[in-house]
Amino acid sequence: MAEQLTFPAESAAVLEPRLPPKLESKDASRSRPFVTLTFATSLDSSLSLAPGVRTRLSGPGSKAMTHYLRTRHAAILVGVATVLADDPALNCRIAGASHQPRPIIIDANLRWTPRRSDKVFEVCRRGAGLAPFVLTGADASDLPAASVELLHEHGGKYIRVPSTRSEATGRLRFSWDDILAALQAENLTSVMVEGGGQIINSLLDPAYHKLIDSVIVTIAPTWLGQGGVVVSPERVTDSAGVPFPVARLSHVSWHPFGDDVVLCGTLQE
Ligand SMILES: NC(=O)c1ccc[n+]([C@@H]2O[C@H](COP(=O)([O-])OP(=O)(O)OC[C@H]3O[C@@H](n4cnc5c(N)ncnc54)[C@H](O)[C@@H]3O)[C@@H](O)[C@H]2O)c1
Ligand SMILES: Nc1nc(=O)c(N)c(NC[C@H](O)[C@H](O)[C@H](O)COP(=O)(O)O)[nH]1
Repeated sequence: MAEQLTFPAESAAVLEPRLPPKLESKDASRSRPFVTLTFATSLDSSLSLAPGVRTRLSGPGSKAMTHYLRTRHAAILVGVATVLADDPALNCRIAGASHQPRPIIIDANLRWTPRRSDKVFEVCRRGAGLAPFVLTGADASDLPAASVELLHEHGGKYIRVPSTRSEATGRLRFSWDDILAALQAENLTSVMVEGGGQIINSLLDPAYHKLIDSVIVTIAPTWLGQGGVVVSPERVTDSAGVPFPVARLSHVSWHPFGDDVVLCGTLQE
């Protein structure tokens, strides 16, 4: 039986000021999607026990909260390593959800080979989710025909995004301005960025703070230990080389959900 979650209307009302305009209210004035950064973390800032290991952090209440966020955003975005590690469904599993988010997979270097048995396609065939849009730096002529066809059959596709090659790794990278421009071009008016670590750390670069409209973090009362996938953005220093905090939330509120606490805030003044 497919998982069915419930999220109380009172909790939804508490979160409302943190969320994008309702999807049916077309706000034509925005030049980019509303961005919510959201993830579940341990007390030692870990998203998972190790790269490639799916790790349950959220209890039932905060998990339902995450799924409520999924139904309130046009799109849900994850990095390719999360797809390879988790085989995620990337759908909303709240009973009777009126909207499913469009999964966005950041796969600049084509690491993911989509397969018919992947959960994201399985839920799509059941009518319980949408097929992914895969953001890639590859040219159309380099895309594997079978992957293009599988995505197309389910209503998904590859979208080419401008990229630069990192000198350190030789891998293609996107800027968040370009990622969001690609979503805007698809009429995706809001996106929740769910992870994993590299995606979140790159979005927390001070250059991108102005792009983040809301931050919603589930904190679970557990330590995962060293070696996990950690949220800790690259350090920033002043002109004398002295480090200062990368980011601090303002307009903060804390909401208990079972054993977990959900921290809401904003990076904008
Ligand atoms: N607790 C949570 O809320 C949560 C959420 C998501 C994922 N996870 C966990 O996180 C782990 C995966 O995290 P991770 O850090 O290893 O990988 P990730 O999911 O962040 O994906 C990393 C990859 O994304 C791509 N990428 C990232 N930033 C990019 C950019 N700016 N431009 C182009 N490509 C970019 C690169 O290919 C990179 O290798 C998994 O174990 C997963 O279970 C946990
Ligand atoms: N809120 C939350 N609590 C957790 O305990 C946990 N492990 C995640 N993790 C999110 C995550 O690792 C990816 O976003 C999944 O890949 C999504 O998978 P599903 O779509 O739910 O199948 N998120």
